[in-house]
Amino acid sequence: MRAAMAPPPVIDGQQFLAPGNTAPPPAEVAKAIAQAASTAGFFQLVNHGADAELLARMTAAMHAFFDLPLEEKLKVRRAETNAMGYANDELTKQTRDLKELFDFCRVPHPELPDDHPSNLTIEGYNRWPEGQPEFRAAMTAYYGEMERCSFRLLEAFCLGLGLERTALHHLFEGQHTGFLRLNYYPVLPEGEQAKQMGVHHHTDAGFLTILVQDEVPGLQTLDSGGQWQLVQPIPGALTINVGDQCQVLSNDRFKAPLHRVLPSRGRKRYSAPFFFNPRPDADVAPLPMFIDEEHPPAFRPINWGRFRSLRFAGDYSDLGEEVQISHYRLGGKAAAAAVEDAAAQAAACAASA
Ligand SMILES: O=C(O)CCC(=O)C(=O)O
Ligand SMILES: [Fe+2]
Repeated sequence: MRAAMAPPPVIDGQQFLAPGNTAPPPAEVAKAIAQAASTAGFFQLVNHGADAELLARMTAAMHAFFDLPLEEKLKVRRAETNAMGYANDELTKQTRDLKELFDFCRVPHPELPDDHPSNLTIEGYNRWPEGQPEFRAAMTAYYGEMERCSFRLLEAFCLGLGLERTALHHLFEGQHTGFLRLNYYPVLPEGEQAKQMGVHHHTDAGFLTILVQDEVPGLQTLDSGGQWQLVQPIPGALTINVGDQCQVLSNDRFKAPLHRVLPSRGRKRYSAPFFFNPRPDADVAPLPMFIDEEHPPAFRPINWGRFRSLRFAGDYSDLGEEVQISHYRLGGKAAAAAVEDAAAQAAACAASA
């Protein structure tokens, strides 16, 4: 018999994300987060303390951006050589999504132009629509807030895993590759069959994701009983999920949940996930304290920069399989080497075409 599964838990954050609060995350909160991260992989944080004004400003600016004429949005369209900017043709698992998006990342040198070689990150460089200063200002301020909240959540995750609260900071500090994505799911035209998803099922590749979703339901996560559960929107809450790299570091103690977004019927839907990702040079591998006879290392080491570039190639190409952490799972069928070989072959074919 299948156990009855519950939707992801709601956790009272006790204001630990409030600006200026640098005290260790309360033990009770860290424990509740660890419990959620090791089961559903998703939780909703209420009473978190993150800056509500910045959140409201980001939301208004996001709506205004997607309301721009298509030709304006296409001027900042992302390209094969630059993952940042606008897209309305994303592929998740080689299936077209029914949505538009806008991505931007950390700028190493804000004093230099966005396309200056020093501002080229593994994600690419930022593109901003012309004549929309509020969009850029609101997004940049919100990004800073998400960056700060991510480091606080990292502390809570570490405490929940029984580590020192700053034990994993070195994988992110100074050069993390977190990026903010704005998602817009237009209403599915009347009478049109939903052959596709808003976003096809996937796990998030990085360490953790902080999602703001509006009041229109759509996000679902696969529970351990194999049922899709709605992640019910809660006004003001932050929806947080474990990413692949956290699963690898914790040697499967924390789980990156499969999730998807249903096509929007009747109402438009907006969401904004902040993907907190490691430094490009970070080698991510199961931590020694999570390895013992009963728990041998479940993954071979993953170089984040390499993993990310292979994954991005998959966003564009429908040749071959998108790289997943399962390819790095020890004892798994497909070894990372096989994926890397396939990528090299595809590149060689493209070069000789
Ligand atoms: O729109 C959502 O609620 C989630 C989107 C998502 O999973 C993603 O962009 O990775
Ligand atoms: Fe996602």
